Parts: sequence; C-alpha cells; structure tokens
Amino acid sequence: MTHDLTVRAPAKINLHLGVGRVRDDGFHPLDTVYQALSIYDDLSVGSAAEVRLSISVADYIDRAGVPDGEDNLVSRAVAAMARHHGRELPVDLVLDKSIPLAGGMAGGSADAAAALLAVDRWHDLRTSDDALLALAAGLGSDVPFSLVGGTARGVGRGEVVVPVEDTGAWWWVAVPSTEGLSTPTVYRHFDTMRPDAPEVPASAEPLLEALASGEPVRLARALHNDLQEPAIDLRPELGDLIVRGEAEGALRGIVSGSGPTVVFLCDSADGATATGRALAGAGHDVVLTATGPVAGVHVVS
Ligand SMILES: C[C@@](CO)(OP(=O)(O)O)[C@H](O)COP(=O)(O)OP(=O)(O)OC[C@H]1O[C@@H](n2ccc(N)nc2=O)[C@H](O)[C@@H]1O
Ligand SMILES: Nc1ncnc2c1ncn2[C@@H]1O[C@H](COP(=O)(O)OP(=O)(O)O)[C@@H](O)[C@H]1O
Repeated sequence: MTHDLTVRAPAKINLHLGVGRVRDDGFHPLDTVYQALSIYDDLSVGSAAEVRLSISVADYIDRAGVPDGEDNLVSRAVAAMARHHGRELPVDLVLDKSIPLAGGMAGGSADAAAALLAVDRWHDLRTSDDALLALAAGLGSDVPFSLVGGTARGVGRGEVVVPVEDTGAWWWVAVPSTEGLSTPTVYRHFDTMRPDAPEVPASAEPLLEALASGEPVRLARALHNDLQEPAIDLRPELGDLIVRGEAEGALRGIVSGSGPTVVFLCDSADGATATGRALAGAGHDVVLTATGPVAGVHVVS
C-alpha cells in the first residue's frame, strides 16, 4: 500500500522537572521545561475501510514492548478523534519507531500527537488547535507538548504548555537502557523517598534564565530533575553512566524524565560526536546524538 502522508513525531526531554507532592487525583503538580529533540517516530497514513495499525521498530527497540491494537496510544488517539467528531475515521496507519521505549522520552505521547494530526489532515477535519490540545491532554500529560514542540514550560500535571523562547541549538547524546522503567513506578518511588515534597514544585525560572543566556555551560548547571534520585535508586547503574559521560567530555548528564534514558548536554556537535563515540566504545550499544529544539509533530510528506 502507498502512504501519501507522513507525520514526524519528536522525542522530548525535560531540562527542568520540578515535582510537587502527589495530588488527590494521583497526579503530581509539575513545573517543567520540555525540549523536543531530533530523534523521531514516523507515522504514515493511507486509506482503509477501517482503522488498521502496523508497527516496525529500530533494531535497538524491543517490538514486543509496543502494544498492538487498541492499547496502542495511536489507536487511542484515533478513537478520541472519532468520538470528538461523532463519526468513524477509517485509516491505515504505519508506525515506525526510533524513540527509545519506556525511556522517559515520551515516544508513546509523540505517537499519540502524531495520530491526532495525521487523522485530522487525512480526513480534512479542520479540528481547532484548542480541541487538539484538549484531546491531547486527555490521552496523557505529555501529549500536548508533543503537538507544540520546540522548548516549552509545562505546568499542572504537565499538560498546560506555554512555548518559551529558545534561540540556542543545543547538542545532546542520549543513552537508552535495554529495559524500560514505568513512569507510575518512578513517581511512586518519588513519593516514598520524598514524603516531605513541597506542594508547589521547584520553579523552572532559573532554568529559563540559563536558557535565555544561550550558554551551554550555564544551561548544564541549571538542568534539574526531581525524578532522577528515585530513578537512580531503582537503577543504580544510571548514576555510573552519568559519571562516565561527564568524564568523557559531556558538560552534564541527567536522567530524561522518569528514565531510564540518560541524556548528556555537550558544548557542540563535535563534542556530542566525541562523547557519543567514547560511550559506545565503553560498551553502551545504543548511543544517539541529537539536537534540540526541533518542531513538534509535523507533516513531512
Ligand atoms: C515523567 C514525565 C515527565 O515529562 O514523562 P516521561 O518521563 O514518562 O516521558 C511525565 O510526567 C509523564 O507523562 P505521561 O507519560 O504522559 O503520563 P500520563 O500518561 O499522564 O500518566 C501516567 C501515570 O504517571 C503518573 N503521573 C503522570 C504525570 C504527573 N504529572 N504525575 C503523575 O503522577 C501517574 O501515576 C499517571 O497515572
Ligand atoms: N505508540 C506507543 N509507543 C510506545 N509505547 C506505547 C505506545 N502506545 C502505548 N505504549 C505504552 O506506553 C508505555 C510508555 O511508553 P513511552 O512513551 O515509550 O515511554 P515514557 O512514558 O517513559 O516516555 C510503553 O511501555 C507501552 O506499554
């Protein structure tokens, strides 16, 4: 089958992830700064009599970990669009994944956002931006950011997203783990380790100031993730990886979101290549070099 439309969906990292005390609804209040990186899943669309989804993955992704059928966030996004418009939205979808799985890089959220955009364009639904953002928030806290992309501040449970100016071109090395970490598990571990967590999460302001300076060394110092401690407690080897990457020239290593992917900020493209090579040489089979910020989900063909 030929597919006439492809939507590209970027991975995200959190430059700042301030987490407050768990709310009554089970979510945590956040003050976060997201950045979209140049590691992408692609979602291609063609015609069909019903909703169909097929999935392929990069060689470093465990295909068995990606749910098929209606459990996939792509299918859930199509169903949400169909409910919103009050009609069936038949479509043939082919998902090609490169974003590490269950890695704290929001691959599933990116796919959900891509599906919203793809189905909107394919069926010429002209869904308003506000409706798309509301549908996205219903699918997951990270999904609205995947629509917006670039660099943006997220508050609430992360679903209220405001773009921030970011004129930098930042270079990153991402090192995924072979085994993913579940987001709810890491949040629960945060609750255990931080029973005294403040109601109001740590402010993203210092990070935003560092970002505005355009200086990689300042940004490196300002990176902050309240889920790093629980993630490292669950996976102590992540702490060793951070130390190693920093010894190999990275300005700073940090756990991405709820982990277990570790991302390293480097001073330049050459710096990222050198750190990436050194980590690959040290036995890390999968090392991805990326730049950010990049656009949110967008049509590429
Ligand atoms: C931690 C973060 C940081 O950006 O991303 P990942 O590292 O997973 O990519 C996000 O908060 C993940 O967002 P997302 O993966 O969309 O989470 P959701 O589907 O909305 O929620 C899954 C579960 O995570 C927990 N959760 C999520 C968001 C939040 N603010 N507080 C929470 O406690 C809840 O247990 C919830 O049931
Ligand atoms: N399209 C999808 N891609 C990846 N995971 C998906 C998808 N749809 C549902 N999932 C489920 O969501 C979980 C978390 O996925 P992912 O977004 O990759 O990680 P994270 O939440 O750590 O950023 C997976 O383990 C999987 O069970």
